[in-house]
Order: sequence, then C-alpha cells, then structure tokens
Amino acid sequence: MLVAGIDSSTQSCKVVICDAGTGEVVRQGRAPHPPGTEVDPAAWWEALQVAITEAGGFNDVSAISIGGQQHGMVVLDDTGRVIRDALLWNDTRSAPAAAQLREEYGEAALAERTGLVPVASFTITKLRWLRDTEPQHAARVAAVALPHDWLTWRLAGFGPASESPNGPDLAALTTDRSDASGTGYWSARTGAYDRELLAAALGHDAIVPRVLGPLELHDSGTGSGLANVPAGIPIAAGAGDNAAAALGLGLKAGDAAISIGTSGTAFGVATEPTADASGTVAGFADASGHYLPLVATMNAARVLDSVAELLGVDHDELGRLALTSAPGAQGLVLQPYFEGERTPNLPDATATLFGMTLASTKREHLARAAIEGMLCGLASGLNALQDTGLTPRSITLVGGAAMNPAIQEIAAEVFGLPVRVPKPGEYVARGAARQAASALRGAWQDWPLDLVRELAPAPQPVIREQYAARAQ
Ligand SMILES: Nc1ncnc2c1ncn2[C@@H]1O[C@H](COP(=O)(O)OP(=O)(O)O)[C@@H](O)[C@H]1O
Ligand SMILES: O=C(CO)[C@@H](O)[C@H](O)COP(=O)(O)O
Repeated sequence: MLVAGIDSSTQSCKVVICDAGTGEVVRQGRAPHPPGTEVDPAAWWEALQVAITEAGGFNDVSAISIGGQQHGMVVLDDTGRVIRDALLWNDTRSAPAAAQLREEYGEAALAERTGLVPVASFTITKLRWLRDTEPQHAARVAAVALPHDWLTWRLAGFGPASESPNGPDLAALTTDRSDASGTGYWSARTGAYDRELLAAALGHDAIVPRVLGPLELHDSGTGSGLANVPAGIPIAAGAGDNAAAALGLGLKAGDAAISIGTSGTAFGVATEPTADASGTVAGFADASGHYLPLVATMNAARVLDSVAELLGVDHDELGRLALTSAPGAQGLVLQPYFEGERTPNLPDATATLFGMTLASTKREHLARAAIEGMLCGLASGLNALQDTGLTPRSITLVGGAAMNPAIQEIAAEVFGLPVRVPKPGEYVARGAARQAASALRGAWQDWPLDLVRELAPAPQPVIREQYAARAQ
C-alpha cells in the first residue's frame, strides 16, 4: 500500500510517495514556488499539481497528507476566493502591528493565552496589518486559513464555484493542532481558538478551520477533479512543516531537531505546553498530541546561497572552502540578518561582517564565517529550548542545507551535542506521508530512520564567544 506526503514549503513543493508499512520512498516530485514574501496561493496549487505529476500521480495512492510552511495568511471571501496574495512567515511588514498587539495585551498575558508573543511572522499580526492597511480587504474576509489548510481544502474539491466541484463551503476548511498553534489565536494549552484575539486583530470574527485530531481524516476525500488524483482518497489532517519533520524523523518526547531551510528552526517534542514571555521560544503544539517548543530564525540556507553566489562557488565548494579555514574564521564574524531577524526580534536589521583585516578577508574565512554565524543563531535557539526544560541527548539535522558536510561538522563544533544526520531526504513530506499511513490504519506507524552520519560533539568555544562579543 502506498501513501503520499506533501511539503508545500517556502521555496518549493515536494511530493513523496512511500510504502505505508516501511516508509520507503518509491517515487517523488518537486516544483519551485515563486520568490518573495507575498505569494498568490494559486502558485502553490499549480506547483502541487506539477509535483504530483512528476511523482507519477496518485492513482495507486491510498491516503494523502499535506505539510506546509507555517503562519502564512490566506484570506478568503464568502465565495471561496483568495482576497489578496498571502503574506508569508518571513514577511516583516506586520512588525508594527505585532508591537501594537504586544502593547494592547501584554507579552506575558499573550504567551499564557496562546503560547506565543506576537512577532511579524505570526498570522495574527498579519490580520492586524490587513485591518489597518487594507480595510477594504479586511472587511471582505469570511475565513482565514494557513497554506496547508487551504491546499487540503482545494485537494478535497473545495474552492470558488467555477474552479471546484464541491464549491466554496468554508465550513469544510480544516487544520491540525501544530499549524493552528502558530496563528496567535489558538492555544496549545486549551486546544481552542481565542476568538476575542482573532476579532481584535482582524476587526471582526471569521471562520477558522476546524482543528482535526492527529489521526483524524478530513470528512471529504480527494475531490478536486485533477486528472492524476482519483476521487475519494482519504486526506489526513496535515501539519505545519516543522511538526511534520518531527513525524518524519520519528522524534519522541525529549528529542530535538534543527532544520536549515529558508528558515532555521530548533525544536523539540515536549509533553507539556510552554509559555515563554520573552518570545524566544514559540509554544507550538506538535502533530502527535504533544507540544513542539520551537525557536525560528529567518536567515538560514539563503545566507549560504548568497555567500556562495558572492564567492562564485556552488554549495559543495562553499563547504570545502569553509573547512580549509579554522574555527573562528580568523576573527571574521558574520551576523547574518540579511532579511531582518525574528529571533531576536529585529525585523529591520541588516547583516554585518565584523573583524575584517587583511589576514581575515579571504574567501575561505568568509565561507566559514557565514556557516558559523548562521549556526550561532540556531545554537542560541537550542539553549533557549534547553532553558524550557528540554534535555535532548542529540540533535538531528534536517533541511536543504543540512546535507552539506561542512555544515554538519561545524554544527558539531557549536551545538555541544552529538549531531545525527539522516539519509538525504524530504523529511517534512515523509512526516506527512507517515501521518497519512497512520490515520488510514488508525495507529501510528513506526518507520525506521536511516542515519548516514553521527558526529560527536567537537566544541570550539571561540566560535560562539566571538559571535556573542559582536552580535546584537
Ligand atoms: N548542499 C547544500 N549546502 C547548503 N545549502 C543547500 C544545499 N543544498 C540545498 N541547499 C539550500 O537549501 C535550501 C532549500 O532547503 P529546503 O529545506 O528545501 O527549504 P524550504 O523548506 O524552506 O523551502 C535552498 O536555499 C538551497 O539553496
Ligand atoms: O515560520 C516558521 C516556523 O515558525 C518556518 O519554519 C516556516 O514554517 C517555513 O519553513 P521552511 O519553508 O523554511 O522550511
């Protein structure tokens, strides 16, 4: 029996088709998403179709689940149409709206109420921005969804009447607890929406997706009429991408992972919800019924993309160059806030290169400084997770940049824990597929995880010391 998992992530859509019993990937496909932090959801729907086709279609698939980038604001009118382009998690225009919400309700009170202290990434701040900046759009909002909610709804055949066999039934929108917990108007602690906060942000109440349980299936199976997606395939609840990665890696309570994709995230599975009034740790729920405290940075894989491009090398060569430098990169420190930053909350920050001397201003030192600076932000995130009581024995590395051997080795120098590297793969999509298999069979399926590398901690304190001395 085969199941399909989808990762509709920031940069691309990935589809894996797996054996439901073993998790072995038998086919896969992918398609790019448009660049930018404001995207027409139609582009995700088109990319999904291309990726499904590249994966050979779903004719032989028994269940499907969608994981997706978290927090993106998808606003729908009462005809099921998307009102404006979605604002993504890495769009910082709602930073003033976030500050307003923090001022109105208080940081500690919001952390207690929703698990989150609002920053520009979270959906609630985007709704407040919409209310104040595009009131004509805010007034038309009948429902608010997240990327994976909206794609699930479309795959089930819902949407504007002219495009969807099942029409614009907004009550058929669903989500799961992991993605709901990233909105800022749902509480992982109570498992309920906070409608007062939703209305205070948007200016009025709206339909929000029904939160399915971890192994619950959508009431409708597939029904979109796509040529290579037969009608009636069961669709599972789906998840936010980090929670889906936790499923794909088989993380258990107490385990932690670090993902290096467009975002950098450090997260772990906890048995109790967290409420960090400093806002460093987001108190998310996971997709299994536990919790997923998480620290996210906005500057991760693309820092390396940018420095590799500057040096005129590919990722492999960037890694090789970095390893010819030495820990501390001869004093060169890159604070990599190219896109502003979320943790720490510095939405308008830019990147800075410190410590340039005639000796340090060399290609290999810049390559290493980029990797070290990017990993130092994640190491601080890991420490913040540990401060919440999480005591992981190792870190599992995932995401596009985690496949780079230099990043793996430098991670062992900065994280202070053993680093486990799984076989290259799409672990968000695999986690979604595992959820689909488990929901279909009514019990969690254990899929083995193949590791290709395990690195012992190789502490190089100079890296974090000199970063801390320079960084904001
Ligand atoms: N070997 C590598 N070394 C460093 N970065 C890499 C490597 N391979 C891919 N990447 C980067 O990883 C990113 C894509 O990772 P991915 O986890 O798929 O991102 P997302 O889920 O945010 O869309 C891209 O920025 C890509 O350039
Ligand atoms: O905002 C967060 C987590 O809070 C990000 O992790 C997004 O969920 C995007 O993930 P990638 O597409 O970078 O994997």
